Amino acid sequence: MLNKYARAFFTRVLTPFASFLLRIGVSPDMVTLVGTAGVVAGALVFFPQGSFFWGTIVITAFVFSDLVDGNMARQAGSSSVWGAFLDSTLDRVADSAVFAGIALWYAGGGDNLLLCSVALFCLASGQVVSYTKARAESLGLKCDVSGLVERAERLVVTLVAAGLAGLHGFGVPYIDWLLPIALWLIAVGSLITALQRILTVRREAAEAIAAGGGQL
Ligand SMILES: CCCCCCCC/C=C\CCCCCCCC(=O)OC[C@H](COP(=O)(O)O[C@@H]1[C@H](O)[C@H](OP(=O)(O)O)[C@@H](O)[C@H](O)[C@H]1O)OC(=O)CCCCCCC/C=C\CCCCCCCC
Ligand SMILES: Nc1ccn([C@@H]2O[C@H](COP(=O)(O)O)[C@@H](O)[C@H]2O)c(=O)n1
Ligand SMILES: [Mg+2]
Ligand SMILES: [Mg+2]
Repeated sequence: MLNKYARAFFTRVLTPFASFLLRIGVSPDMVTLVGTAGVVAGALVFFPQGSFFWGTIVITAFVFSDLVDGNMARQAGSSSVWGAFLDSTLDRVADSAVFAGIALWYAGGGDNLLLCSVALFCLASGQVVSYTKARAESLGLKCDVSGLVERAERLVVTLVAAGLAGLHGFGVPYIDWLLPIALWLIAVGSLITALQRILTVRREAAEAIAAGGGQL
């Protein structure tokens, strides 16, 4: 949903910044790499210590690079299969780091094995959700369904909840509950999304066979 409706808005807002980076000689690949490194560092340095406010600030500062790199490539007319591969592959790295950082907190100082397991489930199910589409596309199918919880929803819900939960460390009472609630929502939503995508691909594969294709 966010991918469909918010992308156009962020493209307009980020286009001047993307043009500026191109003018000073920065390449889309550099933005992809630095953005991912920033998200990974923010998630794996701050979250395992329970520093959710500062971790979210650092991650948010870098995560928008994922919208800037493609914008730059399109403006420069340099969109490429390599760029698409690099972008998607490093998205998986960044997503893993966010949920691994949360899982490490609950495995250590947060001392809650159930929430550690839910965070690990979010990590794994998010990867499966993305894989279903990538594998379907590699087989010539479209996986033509948005799904309940795509990457943008996973990131926005998790980061808003983590950032607000981090305010508990500044004395705001009860707000730390937002993170467990968000993790449960993402876990259930990702499971539903994976099922939506699998059923869609099953239907598309059956249609391809009925049309005389769909064999390997
Ligand atoms: C006092 C409070 C402290 C709070 C501190 C700060 C809070 C900050 C909160 C949130 C910031 C969240 C920002 C999240 C931005 C996410 C942007 C992003 O990277 O989106 C990526 C997404 C997809 O990009 P791609 O096409 O490159 O990726 C594809 C995708 O990954 C596919 O995976 P799948 O979806 O299938 O799982 C892959 O299949 C494919 O390979 C891959 O290429 O881009 C978009 O979707 C574009 C839309 C982005 C919309 C961002 C909306 C941000 C909205 C609000 C943020 C502000 C909230 C403020 C909260 C304040 C709280 C107090
Ligand atoms: N280093 C890069 C990154 C991206 N691309 C191209 O942009 C598309 C992704 O666009 P986003 O708005 O989602 O970032 C991607 O499929 C590539 O075509 C690129 O060329 N180089
Ligand atoms: Mg991108
Ligand atoms: Mg991306």
